[in-house]
Amino acid sequence: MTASQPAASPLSFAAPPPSTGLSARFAARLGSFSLDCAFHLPGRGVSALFGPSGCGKTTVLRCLAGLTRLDEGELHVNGACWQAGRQFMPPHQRPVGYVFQEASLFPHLSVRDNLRYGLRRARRRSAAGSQPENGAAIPFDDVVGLLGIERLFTRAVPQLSGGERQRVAIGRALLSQPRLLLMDEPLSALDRASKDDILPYLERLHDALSIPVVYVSHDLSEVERLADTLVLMEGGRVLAQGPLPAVLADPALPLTHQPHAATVLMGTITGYDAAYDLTLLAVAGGTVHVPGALGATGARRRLRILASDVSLGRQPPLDTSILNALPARVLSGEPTGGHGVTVILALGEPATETRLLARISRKSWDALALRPGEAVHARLKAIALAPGRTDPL
Ligand SMILES: Nc1ncnc2c1ncn2[C@@H]1O[C@H](COP(=O)(O)OP(=O)(O)OP(=O)(O)O)[C@@H](O)[C@H]1O
Repeated sequence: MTASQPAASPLSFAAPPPSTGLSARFAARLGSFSLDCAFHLPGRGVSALFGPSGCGKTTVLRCLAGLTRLDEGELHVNGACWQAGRQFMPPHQRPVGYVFQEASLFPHLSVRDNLRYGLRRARRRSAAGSQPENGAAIPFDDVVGLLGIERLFTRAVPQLSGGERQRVAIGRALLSQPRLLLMDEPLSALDRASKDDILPYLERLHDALSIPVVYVSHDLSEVERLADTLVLMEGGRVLAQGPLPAVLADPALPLTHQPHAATVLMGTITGYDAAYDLTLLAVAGGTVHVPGALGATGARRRLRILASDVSLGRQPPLDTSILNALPARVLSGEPTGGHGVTVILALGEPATETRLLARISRKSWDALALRPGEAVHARLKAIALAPGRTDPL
């Protein structure tokens, strides 16, 4: 599946919006900035809005929350109309949880009372009739357990680390029983260590939540770890949108040409080699070995493979220390400028093929005389296989 280009304006959906997922169109001139974007996101899972600073990500998020009202806007969430023409659901009626860059907790309240505030917000919305009482309940204990915040209950907000604060802010947002969770660079104010602490919690949340999450970031490694769907923005426009692996490996898009271009591969655990502490994962085109015990047979895992960690050969590798090699087909070779070529490869059967990126030198491309359609063997350095989160079933 390739990333799809957005349909052009005018600002009305050509067909009725689907009853699941989120369909949005927003357009406006804001000072010298012009926004004109449209996208459709699935009804669950994490969708990342990704793009350079100033491309309009936060503006779009504010439009989704109703905090910014553009005259030319249309928004449908799981079949409910939040904005169309003159119709506009005000922000306090929208069942939206919003997590900002800096956790906006009440400093005079304990962690427990900050969380209770989230519950009260849900009750208020329910009493006002803007949300059914039993709608998409996310139980208190589940939220607390998923985010590991029970031991923080009695702490005052100033006694929390940045990562703990952000976990509580996410918990509070979830307890307001949102139908849509918006996260605006929730990790950007944290140092590397705090980011690494909080990412596993976000991964667990992702698997447990049955609501759409829109996640704004300009850190691609974060997006590669968490997102299922990618909306790539530039200059107020949507450049592409689609499943993350397809957008990452689309040679028409800038991500493929970055120095740290990477592929996300989904794998299913098929076994564990205890003698060498290696997990075996079935991926498109074969089986790979990944260090460590990564879970039970049948569990899904996400692997991130840097293009620069993939080398190519015409023959199956012999006499090499590289454990992982997969048969692949060359789709194209894209000059990256300088000495490099990014090779777009297909793994697996044509009907279910997955793409893999390899970054090789121009000299190697010529020496191997690679052409589209030809068979090669892609060698993956085991160290480059970075297990991420479990995938939703
Ligand atoms: N109300 C407004 N009036 C004028 N300009 C605005 C308004 N709101 C946003 N902008 C401009 O729109 C552009 C996009 O801003 P936005 O914050 O949405 O970008 P962003 O992609 O989230 O950036 P960053 O990653 O740096 O947070 C910026 O140039 C900003 O100055």
